Amino acid sequence: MPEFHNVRVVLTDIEGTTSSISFVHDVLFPYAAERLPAYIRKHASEPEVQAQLEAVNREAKLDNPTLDRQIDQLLEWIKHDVKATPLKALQGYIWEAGYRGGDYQAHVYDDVAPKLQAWKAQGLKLYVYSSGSVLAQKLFFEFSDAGNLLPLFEGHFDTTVGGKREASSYRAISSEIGVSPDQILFLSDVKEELEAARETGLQVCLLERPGNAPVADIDAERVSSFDEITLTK
Ligand SMILES: CSCCC(=O)C(=O)COP(=O)(O)O
Ligand SMILES: [Mg+2]
Repeated sequence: MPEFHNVRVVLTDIEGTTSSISFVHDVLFPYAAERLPAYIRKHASEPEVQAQLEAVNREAKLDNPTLDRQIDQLLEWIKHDVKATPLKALQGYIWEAGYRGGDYQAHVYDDVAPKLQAWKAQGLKLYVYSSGSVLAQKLFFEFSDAGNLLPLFEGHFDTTVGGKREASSYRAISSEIGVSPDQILFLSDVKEELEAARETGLQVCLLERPGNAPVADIDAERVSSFDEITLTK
């Protein structure tokens, strides 16, 4: 059972860490893909949506963009699970109706809520860092199948701070939170994310949940449940 010392902040990933990859891929992504064309056509002139469509043009280098071309690009990104920031923002807007209308609740593994509550009661600060937009993260934890977990978190980071495989993102997060990197424990299912975090000096732990891609060679602690993680002074 891995022990981590002098941790003041737990920074957690979502998909493959607190929650199953299948919920995201089999429920959320199809929901967004089905509704995205009509959503974009209806809301394209609204400033937040317009800003995201301009970001799509930049990121995909679309020279003469049309709504059809932008929609095709977004659907292509969903199909290939590209963590493009404008797609993630638009998905958040679309998922909101699904959560609020009761179409689904976000999956959270059984060990997650009790452990997060215990860590918070111990005085730890809890943050999320996910490729999902901050809005999508907040909806995810507010409408989870373990109840409203949103009040547990002090804050949220998405890819507007930088990509999850870049060491500079973890430096930015550490400085924004205001604790030194070695006092942050980052939990994720992705080797490259953990390596980037460790390069910055964070403590890291790999989650091996059912359905996650196996990680063969990583020099890091690995657990299959938050219950296996011990934090000591
Ligand atoms: C929290 S929104 C749904 C998840 C999502 O869109 C995503 O890309 C998750 O990526 P993660 O960084 O949490 O593995
Ligand atoms: Mg993940």
